[in-house]
Amino acid sequence: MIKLINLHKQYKTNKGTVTGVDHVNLHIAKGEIFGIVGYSGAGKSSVLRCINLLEKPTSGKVLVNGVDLTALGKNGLRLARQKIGMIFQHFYLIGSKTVFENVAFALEAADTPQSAIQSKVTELLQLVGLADKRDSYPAQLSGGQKQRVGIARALANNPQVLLCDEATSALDPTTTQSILSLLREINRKLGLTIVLITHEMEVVKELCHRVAIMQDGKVIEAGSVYEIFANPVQPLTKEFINSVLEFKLPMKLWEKLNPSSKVLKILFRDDAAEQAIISDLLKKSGIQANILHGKIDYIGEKPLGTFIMEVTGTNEEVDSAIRYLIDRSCIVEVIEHA
Ligand SMILES: Nc1ncnc2c1ncn2[C@@H]1O[C@H](COP(=O)(O)OP(=O)(O)OP(=O)(O)O)[C@@H](O)[C@H]1O
Repeated sequence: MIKLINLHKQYKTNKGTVTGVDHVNLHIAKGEIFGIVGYSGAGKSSVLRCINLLEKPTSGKVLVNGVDLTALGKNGLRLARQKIGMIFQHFYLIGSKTVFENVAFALEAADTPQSAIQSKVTELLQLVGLADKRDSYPAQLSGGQKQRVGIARALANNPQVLLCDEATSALDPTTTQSILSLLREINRKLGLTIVLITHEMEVVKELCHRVAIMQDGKVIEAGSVYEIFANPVQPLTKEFINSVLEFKLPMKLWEKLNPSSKVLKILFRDDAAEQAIISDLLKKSGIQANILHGKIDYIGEKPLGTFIMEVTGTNEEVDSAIRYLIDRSCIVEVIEHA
């Protein structure tokens, strides 16, 4: 659905040239929810804004549904943009217009006949759960409700792609969950391709199918959300994953550990997360184990288990226990005693 080919964006400033996007290549499939993660200044907004050509790439191509947007003239681009909806962190609603009028505005801008506007806006407000707020003004709405108006407006012209620019960053955790559920529902119901940028890995874990991690304008790692969570490679990716999954053992617990023991952090992937691997290991290996922490996260409905275990035994026994776990697709890390 979306292909970014060697996308490069430089900004000219009075202090010189700044690179926003550095030769990025990404393919985003139809119907996919794709996340782009990175710290401030990594280039996420620049990439997102190049997808609908709000920013004109310095070089490279942007293909949406087979059409190279960089090759379109003004009118072609205007029509192509109607098929790419966008929502924003700060909503950008028109304060002097009602909820109904804000959504209708997008249809009027696309020359939709008045007769069709009534029913389309009603349908959209129902979809986003705001049928009872049609005559309210933005100032009378909560942040979550404002974002729902933003979503209805973005969907007005039946887009194939929805771009989300930090769409939940200004919302509290409960409202964030409700907006993420709405985006998930829209993706499923309408088959919409969604690209979202965020600095919150939790949002990616909750919603996305695939993710790209950006640093200094480059995509440094990309893949399925499950693979990235289960096996991050780049240090920055690990940092983002840890912000969601890491559990730090309390100091008090470290003090109680046997100094000659080893502490293992074990990641159980896929089916292994639901099997009795640890009890089998204890039966077979001769080590003694003390479970310090354990939990199973569900990422896109697939389980990812994390256990932290103190193990005591001879070096050979511990090594063979680690091999046993690795043979069963677990990822094992020996944590240094604190
Ligand atoms: N209009 C602009 N003029 C000059 N430099 C810009 C402009 N827009 C972005 N940049 C620069 O490009 C780089 C990438 O910025 P961008 O906003 O794309 O990053 P980001 O990851 O979205 O950050 P944030 O989360 O803070 O929005 C930064 O160094 C930024 O200063």
